[in-house]
Amino acid sequence: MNDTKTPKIFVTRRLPGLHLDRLRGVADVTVWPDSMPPSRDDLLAGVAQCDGLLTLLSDRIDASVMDAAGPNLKVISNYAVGYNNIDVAAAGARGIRVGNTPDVLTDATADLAVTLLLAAARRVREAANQVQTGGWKTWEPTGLLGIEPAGKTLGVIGMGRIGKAFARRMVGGWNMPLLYTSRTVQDDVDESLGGRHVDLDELLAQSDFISVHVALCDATAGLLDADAFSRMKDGVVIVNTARGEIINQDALLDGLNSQKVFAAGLDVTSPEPLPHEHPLVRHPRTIILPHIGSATDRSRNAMAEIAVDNVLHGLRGESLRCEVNLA
Ligand SMILES: NC(=O)c1ccc[n+]([C@@H]2O[C@H](COP(=O)([O-])OP(=O)(O)OC[C@H]3O[C@@H](n4cnc5c(N)ncnc54)[C@H](O)[C@@H]3O)[C@@H](O)[C@H]2O)c1
Ligand SMILES: O=C(O)[C@H](O)CO
Repeated sequence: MNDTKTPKIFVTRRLPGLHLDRLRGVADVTVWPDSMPPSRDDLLAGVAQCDGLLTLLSDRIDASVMDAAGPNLKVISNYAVGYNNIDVAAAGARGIRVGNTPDVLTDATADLAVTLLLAAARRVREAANQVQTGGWKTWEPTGLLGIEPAGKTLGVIGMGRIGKAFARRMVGGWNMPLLYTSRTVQDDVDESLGGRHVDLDELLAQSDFISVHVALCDATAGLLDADAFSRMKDGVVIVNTARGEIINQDALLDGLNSQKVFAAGLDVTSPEPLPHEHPLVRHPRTIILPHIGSATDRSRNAMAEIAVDNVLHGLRGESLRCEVNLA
């Protein structure tokens, strides 16, 4: 920060902890005060003449936002590990560094994927609804029968940090044979978890449980479409904690209605929030959460620490603590 001018930072939401105070020490910081995201106009106005932005996954940060910020913009720090909301190519072309918050939310998100898998397989939502609505009449030998994961085949799409943490939990806890897709073979997964790197076709055809952990990008948007569902085993359980756009939701709904899909547990949807009258929300065999994968005190605080460090590094013209594009 050799510039004599005090740098200007726009933060699109209040963050947990005191980390933003470290920014206030060196910059003129504006924090969007509402719990709802800034409108597009408010975002464009808020970023004007900024040196740094600290953004959320619900903020679309494209070339027009970068241009509205102007030539001083050096760093965009996303308060998330996923950065599909940011046009990284446009940032790179402008010499703007982009940061994210990996690792510190891996355990929390993997835990939630396990929670969703078990809740979907054991029809927890239907069962709890029955109690809440007075539908519970008696103990029934054939009531609310679910599926046990032990020994069934697990298919993990995207063997990155969270995919691995999830696979470790499921293979360790439920002794599930593991298939996975990934851009590269993961030797540690093959060796320690007995995983097998397969193509998507084989994973779809062989898996009893499929969990999505791949990043959202052009290549993965709509990856699980109607054709993919038609190639799955009957009675498959689907879990998604990555991004809603990776699953074609009409195809998932058709799969649930035809009982091709036994149940689905989703932490992410498209759009977010998914309207509460949406047929997927209403379907008895879905359990849909409001994107809470990283929602633990520990994770969200650690994410704030990294996101603020990323801004500070970017303002100094240094590589970020966690950088997703190399400027
Ligand atoms: N539900 C939540 O609250 C929550 C929390 C954290 C992360 N997430 C999502 O989970 C995703 C994974 O997080 P992570 O920390 O494991 O990331 P990661 O980078 O470690 O893993 C992402 C995986 O996607 C693969 N991938 C990326 N681009 C690809 C492409 N074009 N084609 C095929 N594979 C591709 C990578 O090779 C990697 O295996 C994030 O991108 C984010 O969208 C959601
Ligand atoms: O990408 C992420 O980090 C999640 O979606 C929110 O923590």
